[in-house]
Amino acid sequence: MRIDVITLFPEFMAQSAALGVVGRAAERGLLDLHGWNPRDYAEGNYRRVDDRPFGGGPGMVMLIEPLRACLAAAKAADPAPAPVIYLSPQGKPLTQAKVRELAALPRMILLCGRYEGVDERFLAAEVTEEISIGDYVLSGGELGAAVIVDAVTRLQEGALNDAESAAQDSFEGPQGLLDCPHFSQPAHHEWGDVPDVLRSGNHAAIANWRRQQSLLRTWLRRPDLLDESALSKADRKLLDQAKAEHGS
Ligand SMILES: Nc1nonc1C(=O)NC1CCNCC1
Repeated sequence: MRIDVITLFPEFMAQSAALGVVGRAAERGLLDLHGWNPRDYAEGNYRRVDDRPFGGGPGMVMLIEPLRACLAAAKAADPAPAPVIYLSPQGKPLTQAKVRELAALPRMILLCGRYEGVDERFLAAEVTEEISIGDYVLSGGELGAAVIVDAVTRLQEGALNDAESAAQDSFEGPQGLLDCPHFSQPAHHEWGDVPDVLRSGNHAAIANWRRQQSLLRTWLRRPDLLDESALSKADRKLLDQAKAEHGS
């Protein structure tokens, strides 16, 4: 998958994508990441990319023309069609379902704003959709872009080995449940013992326990993610049993 990132700090994107799963995926050719700096397309001695907002008020606004020329160059770099995604608190919240949708694309272009934001006329003319990584304000869209790059890349075929499988991650699967608890060595510790079922070697019982824990954890922590009416009969039985044991 090719991802082009329009940002005043291309080095940030390169560094954030050089490590771990994403770095390995890039080495394997599963991710083709390119940074584009609007300042390289700004004219005049000062190569301005921002200016004061009309109407007054604090901060600066990113100018149309440097972004327009920068985006045109990014688009021209590859014939594959690509949505232009603007990272912004005004965007739709990023979900795993959206990540899966983006991960299936051949290419996307991520636009990272700085300052107070981007001239609305550029957004209206060039942006396909806006995505938010959460209801808080960052100093730039680059962290949001890095989140999307990471979440999308790990879903590329071959990016994860079996031990890192995305299949059991939180939000995976039709119900989008939270992940179950995980344990490793030692089996016995002053802070508690590993649940016996996980050491039983009974894979069916282990899978059952993990599913039940995911259902219970989702019900307790993120009931907004759980549509109990859509649960299978088996899942409903597991959840009811877990609620009873939990004293609810
Ligand atoms: N939350 C966010 N999800 O994506 N981007 C977000 C963000 O806070 N962007 C900043 C907003 C203020 N101007 C600089 C960029």
